[in-house]
Amino acid sequence: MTDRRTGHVILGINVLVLGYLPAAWQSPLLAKDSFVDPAYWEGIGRTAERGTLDAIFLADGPALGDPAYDANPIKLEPTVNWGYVAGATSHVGLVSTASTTFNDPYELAQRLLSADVLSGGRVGWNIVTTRGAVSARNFGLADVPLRDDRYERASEFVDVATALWESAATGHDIHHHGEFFDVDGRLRVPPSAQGRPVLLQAGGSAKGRALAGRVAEGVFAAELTKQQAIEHYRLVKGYARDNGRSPDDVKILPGLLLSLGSTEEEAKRRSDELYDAGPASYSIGWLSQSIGYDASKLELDEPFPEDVLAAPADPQTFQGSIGFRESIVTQIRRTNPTVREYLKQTRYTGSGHAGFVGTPEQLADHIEDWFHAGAIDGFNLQPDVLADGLEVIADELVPILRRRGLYRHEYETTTLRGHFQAAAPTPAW
Ligand SMILES: Cc1cc2nc3c(=O)[nH]c(=O)nc-3n(C[C@H](O)[C@H](O)[C@H](O)COP(=O)(O)O)c2cc1C
Repeated sequence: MTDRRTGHVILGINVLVLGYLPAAWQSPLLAKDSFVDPAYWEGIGRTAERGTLDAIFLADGPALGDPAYDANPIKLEPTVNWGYVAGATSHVGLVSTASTTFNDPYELAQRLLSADVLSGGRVGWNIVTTRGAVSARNFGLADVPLRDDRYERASEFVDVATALWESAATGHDIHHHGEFFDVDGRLRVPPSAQGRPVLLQAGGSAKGRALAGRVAEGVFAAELTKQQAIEHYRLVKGYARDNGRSPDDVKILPGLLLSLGSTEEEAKRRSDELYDAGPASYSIGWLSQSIGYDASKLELDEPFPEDVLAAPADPQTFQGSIGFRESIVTQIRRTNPTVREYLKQTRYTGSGHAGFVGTPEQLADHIEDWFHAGAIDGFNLQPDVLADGLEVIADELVPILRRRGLYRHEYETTTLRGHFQAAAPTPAW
């Protein structure tokens, strides 16, 4: 896509509690228990609205995170978290991640639609199938089901939830009898101002992308290079078209890890200080979990062995995200660094998600470049530390994008579906 696109980029904030780096809690701007302080979450909502941002987003998994690679191992449940913030805000979208493997469609459909009603139509659901045995053990299983089985269940789960939301509008019972679920009845919750929650999806394997093309109105992706992102963009938009949808019905929003400063040097210094203040083993832990190999056993001054980069022996049982793994392996194969070089460079280039270290003006250039290249519809921005990182986005990045005609000056709609310019639910409710 070379012609200058019209319209705005979409900007979400993946609020990884205090920030995407494990040292975020050390910020002098934060109290140690900020993440359980309602005022902290109200502040995030209000700052996001000051920047007229489209949505604030919470990644999640139904288990205690592993601090070896999870910067925020303890966190609140997203739908409750955003339910509180809804009362302190009026426009910003509120996206919760919820698993189709470890939930029930009737319960989740009524919980999300209830939150959607009370928020005035601002709820989004980030659909995931959940990775890793640690979650499975909280639900009486030794491991997560095989990847394809998880996606078969996810596909039926979404259909049941959507049918239940539709029953809220039509007043007619549904009679679903499928492989995973049987439901005879209808929701007792009325439709929301946007009809039903907006559907997002995160999971970059083939079945994840196929699900996104069929049902998602937003895709949280992991794309490290512009070329990878352009290919992913075209693929998922094509899947939407194959499912009789308009390609514009699904918005592609890769994650972007951020360290911002008033100069590039200041931004790099900030990133280095935060990485150096965190556990030295964190980058290795994240890499190990993402590629499914204990990277601490690798020779630091050697390139990655081919058998480590090769596709997982059994993608069905691979514990991580295929989407993240493919993104990382493609990144490694591009420059073939030693392990030590990779770990150092990913402070600035990202790992799994792309990284950006620079000034707000340079970030606006990056966003503008990827938007006009047809690589994105927007980004799910992930500040290193929310407390000040989100303010720079709202008060410095957004004004630059506005001056370039790439972002709204004020909210034109009050619902998440409106911000995304997503189609009304079908049939018309
Ligand atoms: C960008 C991105 C974000 C993700 N966020 C989550 C998340 O918040 N919670 C979760 O359980 N899985 C998350 N995943 C992983 C998948 O959604 C899911 O767990 C699935 O089993 C593996 O995805 P895959 O299709 O990439 O293999 C994410 C994956 C990607 C690519």
